[in-house]
Amino acid sequence: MTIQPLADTNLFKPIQVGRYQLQHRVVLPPLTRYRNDTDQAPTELAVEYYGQRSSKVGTLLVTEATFISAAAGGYDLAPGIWSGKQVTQWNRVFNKVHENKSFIFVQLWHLGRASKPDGLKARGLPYVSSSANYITDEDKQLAKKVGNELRALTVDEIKQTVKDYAQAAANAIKAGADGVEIHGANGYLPDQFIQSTSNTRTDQYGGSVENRVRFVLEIVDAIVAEVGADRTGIRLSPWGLIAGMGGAAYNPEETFGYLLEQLEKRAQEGKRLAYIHLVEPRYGRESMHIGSGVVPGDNAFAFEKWTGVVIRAGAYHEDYNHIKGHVNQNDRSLIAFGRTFIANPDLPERLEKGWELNQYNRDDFYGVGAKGYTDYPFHK
Ligand SMILES: Cc1cc2nc3c(=O)[nH]c(=O)nc-3n(C[C@H](O)[C@H](O)[C@H](O)COP(=O)(O)O)c2cc1C
Repeated sequence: MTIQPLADTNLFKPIQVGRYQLQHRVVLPPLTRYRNDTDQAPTELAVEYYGQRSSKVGTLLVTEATFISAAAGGYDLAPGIWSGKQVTQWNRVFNKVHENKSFIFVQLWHLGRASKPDGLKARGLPYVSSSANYITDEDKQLAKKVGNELRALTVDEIKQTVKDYAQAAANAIKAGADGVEIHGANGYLPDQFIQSTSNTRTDQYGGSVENRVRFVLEIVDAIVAEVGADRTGIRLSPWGLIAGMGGAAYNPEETFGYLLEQLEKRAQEGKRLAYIHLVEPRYGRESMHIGSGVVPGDNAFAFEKWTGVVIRAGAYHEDYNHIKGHVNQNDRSLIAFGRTFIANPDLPERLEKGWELNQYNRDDFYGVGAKGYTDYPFHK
C-alpha cells in the first residue's frame, strides 16, 4: 500500500448530511466492541473511545450496534438504549463528541434469528425472526434442546417491534444523539425480512419484494415520524453473506433496488433520509459467491436509484487509489473505515496528511477493557 495525503480529494471537502454540516467525509462506522457494563450501558471508557475518534472537528461517528429493547438482544456487554441508565450513560458519550464539535448517530439493532436461543431463554425471551428458518443446524439443535425454538413474529409483534424502533430512536435523541441509523445490514432482523432466503412468510410481510421490504419501510416511516428524516440513516448490505444471507435464487439489485426506489420516492416527497450506508461487496475480489453461483457484486446500482448521500464501507484502507476513486466519483459519497479507525484514533488527520497508520490487532476487537480500545496512540 502506498500512503499518500488525501487532503486535496473530496474526502476533505465539507458536506451536508441531513441536518448537519460535516467538515470532511471520513466516517467511523458501527463497531461492536463488547465493553459495556452488565446493565448494557456504556462506561467511562466509551466516553474516552468515542471522544478520541471525534477529535477532528466535524467528524461523523456511528455508534456500535445498540439494542432497541431487551427483546431485540440476547448478547451480554453490547449496549442498549431502552433503559434510563443507558440513556444517561450514552448522554456522557454524546456530550464528549459534541465538545469536539463532531456528530454521532446511534445504530439501532435487533438480532432476530442471529441471537442465541439459550441466551434468550435465560432472559425469558422468545427466539424470533421473519420465519422459522434457522441459520445453522447447530442453532436448531440448541433451540430444541433448551426448549426455545425459532418462530415467526406475529403481525401484532411486528407492529410492536416497529414501535420499539421508534421508541429507541426517541431515546437516542433524548440522550443527545444527532440521529439514528437503522441496522438493516448483515443478516439481522430487518435483513431477515428483506431477503427471501430467510423470509418464507405468505402474509403481507413475505413473498413479493414489496412485501419483504414492508417491515423495514414501516420502521423507516415510524422513526422519521418520531425524529425526522434528516436525523435518520439506514445501513444495508446488498451483497452480504453473513448470517445465512444471499442464496441461490437471490437478486440483490432487484430487492435492494426496489427498497432504494421507495426511499428515493419518500425523499422526493420531502422526507429524504440523512444517508444510505452501504456495505461494499468484499473489495479486492472480482466476484461474490451467491449460493452455488458466482455473480459480480457492485453497489453502483444504488447510486442510480438513490440520489442522496451515501456512506460506503468495506476494506478501503487497503488501497488509497480505491478511496480516491470512490470519493471523487461524485459529490455525495462518504467513506467509513472500520478496522483502521479502531487502530487510529486520529484517522481523519492521518489520511488528510498522509501519515503512517497504526496496525489493528484483531485479538482485542472484542471485550478486553482499555487494551485495544483506548490505548492506540495518536500520531506524534
Ligand atoms: C470489530 C468489528 C465490529 C463490527 N461491528 C459492527 C456493528 O456493530 N454494526 C455493523 O453494522 N457493522 C459492524 N462491523 C462492520 C464494520 O462496520 C465495517 O463495515 C467493516 O469492518 C468493513 O470495514 P473495514 O474493512 O474498513 O474494517 C464490525 C466490524 C468489526 C471489525
